[in-house]
This record gives sequence, C-alpha cells and structure tokens, in this order.
Amino acid sequence: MILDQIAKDTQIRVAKKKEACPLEEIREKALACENTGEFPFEKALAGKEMSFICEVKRASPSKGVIAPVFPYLQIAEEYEKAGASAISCLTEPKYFLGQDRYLREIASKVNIPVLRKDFTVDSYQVYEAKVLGASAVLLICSLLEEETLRAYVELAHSLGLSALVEAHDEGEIEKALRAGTRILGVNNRNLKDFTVDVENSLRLRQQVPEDVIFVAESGIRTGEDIEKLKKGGVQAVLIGETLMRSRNKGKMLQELKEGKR
Ligand SMILES: O=P(O)(O)OC[C@@H](O)[C@@H](O)c1c[nH]c2ccccc12
Repeated sequence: MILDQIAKDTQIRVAKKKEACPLEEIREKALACENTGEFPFEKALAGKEMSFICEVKRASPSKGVIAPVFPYLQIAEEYEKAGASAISCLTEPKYFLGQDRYLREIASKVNIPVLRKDFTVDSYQVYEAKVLGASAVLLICSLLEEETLRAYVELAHSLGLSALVEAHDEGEIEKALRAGTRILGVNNRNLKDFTVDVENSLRLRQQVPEDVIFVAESGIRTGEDIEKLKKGGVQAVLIGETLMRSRNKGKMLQELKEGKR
C-alpha cells in the first residue's frame, strides 16, 4: 500500500536528518522559537461560515506532476491576497516533490498561518515544523498508534502548534477525538486506493462534536461542493489540485467562495 511505503521512506528521511541535526538539537531550536500560545492556525479557521485552507502542491502520487511550473512563493501570496484563511505546504520530497524550504520561505513571507503537510512518523518532524515556521502539523491517524497520536498532539500544542488530525472513517475519528484533537480533517481521498468521495466528510460530520473544527479535505472542485459542505456543518475546506491547476488561482478561489464555479 502506498501510504505504508511513504511512511517507510519518511522514516529513512528522518533518520538522515537526525545525522545532520540530532533530535536534542532540533528540540532546543524549536523551544527557542516564539510561542505566544495563541494557536494562529486554529484561530484562523474558527468563527467563519467557511474557511479555506489552500494548498501549495507540486505533485502527488495519484496525479503525478500537477504544477510543472511552480512559483511557490507567488502562489502562496496569491492565496493570501484572495482571502485564504491558511496555507497548506507539502514538504514530502519523493512523492509530492515538496521541500522544507518551500515551507520556510512561505511562512516567512505571508501573514496567514501555514500548515506543514507531511507524513509525521517521528516527533522530530513536529519540532522541525516549528523551526521551519509552521503554525500547524498534519497527523495522519492511520500512521500512528493511539498513544503516539496523543503524544504528538500534546507535543504540538506545547510548542504552540495546532494539529490537524486526519481521519478517514468512524474508527479513526474516535481515535482522533480520544487523542484530544481540536481540529479534525476528513480526507475524501482514500489513501489506500485513491478514490475520492466528497460525501465521505458529510457522512462523518455528525460524529464530531461542535467544538472541534471540522475540515473537509481533497477532491473539492466546485462552489456546489462547498455549498453542500457548508450546509452539512463543515467549517473548513482544504483545496489543492483545483487551485494548483488553475491559471488564475486568486480568481478561482474567489469564484469558489462565491459559489460561481
Ligand atoms: O488536491 P486535493 O484533491 O484538493 O487535496 C488536497 C489535500 O487534501 C491533499 O493533498 C491531502 C489530504 N491529505 C493528505 C495527506 C498527505 C498528503 C496530501 C494530502
């Protein structure tokens, strides 16, 4: 299964990073970073009718190269200008062609919070996200034992980072809630076979209490999708491909917001 393979490769990537900068060192760096205790990512998503998390993504295992030309900083600024609540930046290098420096540069350029989109399998990556300037980390339920998930959620919170915990079915939602997540994402894409079904997040919405921010992820293409999700009580959407394939990303985001697409 692709997810297992990505997780294995990620472990190797992290092991290499530890050789260059050991865990103790990255931890110290992370603790030295500013921590206002304000959770800007969570704040940016809360209290709106619908929040938009816009993704900077060059490629994916299911779609191959999505953006052959990839002016990531410009894209991030365009998202910000068009009213994105937050940015999601892929840092996984092998399957998504992401880079840590994309995140570092974007986070220092824009004034909206940035989510580090990676396959977290080691606490090292949570510290690293902080050092790179992220405001949030992605934690994928199916990659982590419940105790580990809880520990990473707590670690993230202790550093002033939010955790977007990604679940795909009822069991994973229960696990995420038990782990103390404040932001729960339901991925409409099944990472086991890449099928996409927007109804997945609508179906699972009822299982999540009101005080947990609910994010619908993947496969969102039209204003109609967004209307449907809004009506279903979804507070935020995470959109990648639809924006990345669009020539005028700002305009596309505007139109999605206005339901014109
Ligand atoms: O490009 P899309 O279909 O709009 O999807 C964006 C985002 O949800 C997707 O990239 C994603 C959701 N969960 C992930 C986990 C890892 C990597 C990527 C993802």
